[in-house]
Amino acid sequence: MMIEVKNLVKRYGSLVALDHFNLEVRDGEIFGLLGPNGSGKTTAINCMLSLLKYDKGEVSLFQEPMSPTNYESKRKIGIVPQNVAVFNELTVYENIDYFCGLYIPEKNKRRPLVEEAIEFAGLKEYRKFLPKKLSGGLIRRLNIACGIAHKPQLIFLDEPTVAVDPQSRNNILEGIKALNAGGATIVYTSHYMEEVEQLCSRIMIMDKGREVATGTKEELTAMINTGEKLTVEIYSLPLRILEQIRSLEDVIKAEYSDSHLSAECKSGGHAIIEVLDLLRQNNLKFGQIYSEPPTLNDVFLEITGKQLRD
Ligand SMILES: Nc1ncnc2c1ncn2[C@@H]1O[C@H](COP(=O)(O)OP(=O)(O)OP(=O)(O)O)[C@@H](O)[C@H]1O
Repeated sequence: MMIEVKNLVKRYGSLVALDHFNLEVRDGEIFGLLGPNGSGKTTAINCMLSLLKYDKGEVSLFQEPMSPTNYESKRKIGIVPQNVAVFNELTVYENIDYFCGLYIPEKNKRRPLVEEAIEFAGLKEYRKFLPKKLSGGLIRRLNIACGIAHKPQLIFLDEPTVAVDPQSRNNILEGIKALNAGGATIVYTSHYMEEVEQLCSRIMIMDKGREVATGTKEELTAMINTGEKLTVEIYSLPLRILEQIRSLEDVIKAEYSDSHLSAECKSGGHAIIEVLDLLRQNNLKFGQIYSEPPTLNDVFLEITGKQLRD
């Protein structure tokens, strides 16, 4: 196991930011921590890295207890913090060289690594730029390059795509996949459900400093009653038929508006066939049919009663 966290408790005064938090991350995975703002993601990462003192619990990284003085483990870790941490008076090259130098003192060993990080983050044309000349997306990419230049085996990325343009976002997500393909284990926090779904092999949904559920996307969506969402384009739907649809065994909820019937279906049922059969039996003509699988937001909503998004 790359990371093992047991019963972590972290309080800020009377606020319990981590409430007996447990986590296991396996070697080689891209693990996503997904939760709304304030759910404890950053606190969890900072405790795992011994950057924050915690009140209770155990953290082991690389199968060894983690502590503020475990420099051997620290050398194998890369951190991309949520708040951009670069020096305004240093150029792109100098910034990456500085952070890489915290792990690799020999300048000649560093040079090819810094070059590789610049290439990797798509910052070649900007190597001599000061951060203030870079767009928000490019600064984020610089922040990442600073965190990964020393080729860490375990990389923590805390919301690396907040407020970046779509091009940089894609660059960042593709870059993370490439780091993982190169052998690094990744812990990725985000409150963007789609990103986590797209990127992560396993996901923990967090709320209020606790684990809500953990698994692959498929395992998580299979934990809830909500199945797919069905939408049928239909120009007229008598209320009587809508009521019959609502009372179908595999339909949880159904609404009709703007010439569209939307139905939430139970997972594992046959709602689509039942709904379409009913429409046909009543000679109701319909157009396009869409079916969307449940999302991680549906998982969060069903378990906590709240939307993942604020
Ligand atoms: N230094 C601090 N002092 C007091 N309370 C804090 C401190 N840092 C975080 N908190 C509180 O702890 C809780 C968890 O915060 P944390 O930043 O870990 O959440 P998060 O999931 O990372 O959210 P975000 O995405 O907004 O950073 C929140 O209620 C937050 O207000």
